[in-house]
Amino acid sequence: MNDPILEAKNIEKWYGPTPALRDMSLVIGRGEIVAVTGPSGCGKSTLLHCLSGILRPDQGSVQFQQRDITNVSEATRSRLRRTAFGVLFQFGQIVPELTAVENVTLPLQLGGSRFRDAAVRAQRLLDRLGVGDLAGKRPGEMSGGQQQRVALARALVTEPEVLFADEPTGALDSLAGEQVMVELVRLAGDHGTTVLVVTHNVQVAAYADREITMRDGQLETAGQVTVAGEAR
Ligand SMILES: Nc1ncnc2c1ncn2[C@@H]1O[C@H](COP(=O)(O)OP(=O)(O)OP(=O)(O)O)[C@@H](O)[C@H]1O
Repeated sequence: MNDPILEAKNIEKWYGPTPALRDMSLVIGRGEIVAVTGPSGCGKSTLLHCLSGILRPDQGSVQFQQRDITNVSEATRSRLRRTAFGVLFQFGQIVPELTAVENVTLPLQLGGSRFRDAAVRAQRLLDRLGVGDLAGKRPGEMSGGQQQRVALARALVTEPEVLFADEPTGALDSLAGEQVMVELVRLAGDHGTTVLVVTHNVQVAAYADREITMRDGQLETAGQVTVAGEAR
């Protein structure tokens, strides 16, 4: 495996009396594309939220680039999420009142970029994703697949180290979903971005270098580790 970029060590997460993660350990190599699969309720989203610093595990630790991110301040975690991590969800994350280009510039502007500079980068990425001509349109004027490409552009515009994707094609038909995955894998490969994708969909999991299956808050299998890039 390439050098580890993310590591969960014996993490546990409970929601009241319900265990969502139980003594879960996992290492993800830099540049790997890892799919997390398993039945509904097995803890996939909770794992993604703990690894991305959205949730703090009740026990155990998460390391990003060999640095503990579990016991750091909320401000540090939130800066990390803004600069080093990108997130892509099933739907609903792009702002309906804003145009595509405005949506994509948001993370850059939060990081202090001027709109004009951010818009140049956003437009370039929208062009690469085949939706450059929709830059001035609002989400309501786009198909689901086009909206998800805009969301993907927004997740990647800061060139994050890790992209966390939770059912990124779950709201799309299979053709549109496949197109989004092709673009996601292509852009991640170009930038060496590590990807963790939670999915129920075997076709989506097939894009990964490695598939991890969970059951009852624990790892069921951890598939063969491949050197990033070889399996794509
Ligand atoms: N906010 C919450 N409050 C209470 N229980 C929760 C909460 N979020 C998740 N759970 C419970 O924790 C367990 C793991 O949930 P999680 O959403 O991580 O699973 P999942 O594998 O992602 O499920 P799905 O595939 O259905 O999205 C489940 O039993 C779920 O009901």
